[in-house]
Amino acid sequence: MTNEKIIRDIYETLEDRKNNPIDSYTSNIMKDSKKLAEDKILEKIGEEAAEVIIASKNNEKLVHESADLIFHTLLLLAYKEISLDELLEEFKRRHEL
Ligand SMILES: N=c1c2ncn([C@@H]3O[C@H](COP(=O)(O)OP(=O)(O)OP(=O)(O)O)[C@@H](O)[C@H]3O)c2ncn1[C@@H]1O[C@H](COP(=O)(O)O)[C@@H](O)[C@H]1O
Repeated sequence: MTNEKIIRDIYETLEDRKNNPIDSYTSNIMKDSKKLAEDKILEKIGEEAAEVIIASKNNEKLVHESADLIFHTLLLLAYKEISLDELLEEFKRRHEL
């Protein structure tokens, strides 16, 4: 798989994990009652953001922690049933300004 396609492939997996739950990390975090699932994802985003800050200040594991933060943000968007194209369109609109 090319680097360009990986985000789309992961996003499709997240949508599938929500719509066809299995026993996995992402299905389980999205499975609880709606409010609780959202709160759990938001809590992870808060943790991962703090880990990015620490990684940057310490100059270690910044790529790893950034991937965790971006991944959990994508997980939130997939959970909220926002399409990946909507996110990409937002970036495109800003880039074309
Ligand atoms: N990219 C990821 C991904 N990144 C992080 N994580 C999980 O998110 C959690 C992060 O929590 P923590 O930071 O607390 O993890 P940790 O292991 O304590 O600490 P770190 O070393 O990660 O900082 C871990 O359980 C990771 O396994 C991910 N889980 C899944 N994916 C993708 O999501 C897809 C679906 O995943 P499953 O639901 O597991 O099939 C997979 O195919 C992957 O592509």
